[in-house]
Amino acid sequence: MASDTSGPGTATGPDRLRSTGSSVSGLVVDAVSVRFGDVAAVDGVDLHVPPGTVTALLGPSGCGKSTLLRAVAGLEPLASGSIRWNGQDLAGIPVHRRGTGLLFQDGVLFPHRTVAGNIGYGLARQGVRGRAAAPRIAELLDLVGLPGFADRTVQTLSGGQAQRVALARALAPRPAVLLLDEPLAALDRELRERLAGDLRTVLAATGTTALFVTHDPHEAFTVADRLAVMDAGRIRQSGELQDVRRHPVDGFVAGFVGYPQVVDADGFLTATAPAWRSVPAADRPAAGGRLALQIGALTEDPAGPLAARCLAVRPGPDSTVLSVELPGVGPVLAAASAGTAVRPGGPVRLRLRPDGVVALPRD
Ligand SMILES: Nc1ncnc2c1ncn2[C@@H]1O[C@H](COP(=O)(O)OP(=O)(O)OP(=O)(O)O)[C@@H](O)[C@H]1O
Repeated sequence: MASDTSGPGTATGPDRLRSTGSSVSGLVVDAVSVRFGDVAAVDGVDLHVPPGTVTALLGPSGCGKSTLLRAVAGLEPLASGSIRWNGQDLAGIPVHRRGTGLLFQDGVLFPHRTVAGNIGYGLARQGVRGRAAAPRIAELLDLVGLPGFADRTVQTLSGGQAQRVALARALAPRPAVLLLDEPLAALDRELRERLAGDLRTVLAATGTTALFVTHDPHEAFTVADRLAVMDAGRIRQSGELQDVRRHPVDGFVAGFVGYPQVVDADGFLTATAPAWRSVPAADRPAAGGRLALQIGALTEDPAGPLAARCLAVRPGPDSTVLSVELPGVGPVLAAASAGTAVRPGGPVRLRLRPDGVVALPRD
């Protein structure tokens, strides 16, 4: 059963959607399944994207993210369930009348049109053409950071510029919901990070309701307000980004929100007891379950109270990841500064960052 960790009163949990019926505003995916033969690519998914918010659909390759997005767009038939926008069931409404905008990994611009011709495409379908479309096209070019590009041919654009034009084209008709399927995946890392920030700014400035498919947690945290973590056709957990981050329901979700290591609570709390002394008892995780740790939960500190042995050193440009043997726990990953003097086989002293540890609910 998927879990929604939104706070009380937000009325966004899948269960509450059922009980409040069809009056919920925004996009509501209700018990949706999509099958390819015997395979349920999407398996009983409940999801709510409130108006004006961006939800990142995050999960590993093949978990069904794109299929769910395509179902919302009307490109895949539902085996069961329903999809509603502001209470209206979208069943039977064809793709071009759903009010959804689409942006894919490769925006595929029309090669024979100029930049303005591409952005104006959706406007022309709404009857806005020529001079009437020019102010909106100029506004969108400003928004995506390409003022003055209206008359450029698309062959002269870089990959990042082409994706900005594709975004402007998708936003031009003011879609009710913008569906983005890994829109930054084809770009190199630096450009991807910059465009993710710009995408966030553009979506917020336009108050766009969006569902954003990605397998990259950093991108999800940069772009979205809400998160739905998907695995094998199901939503494991959905809710406000920071709620999911602080309260992952299991190790799988924890791994996607920055806590890649799961350890036994009793062993870890005993082994790290000296480091918890300054933490009020009420803020310590309870014994008897499992804990998920960030890589920075244990940090190299020559005066740290925890003695460990370094197993391996993985240098990086900003920091170094150490694999350490923590007595009573086993191998865990810890953070050290770039250029640390710690070597494999040598001793290392660690300090604990309690905010890098979260307790997982018991099964
Ligand atoms: N047209 C199709 N016919 C048959 N199987 C399909 C079809 N489209 C998708 N699938 C299968 O459905 C499952 C979900 O695929 P989907 O593309 O939705 O995953 P995804 O999470 O978007 O993956 P990725 O991140 O790699 O794009 C996979 O097992 C895939 O092989």
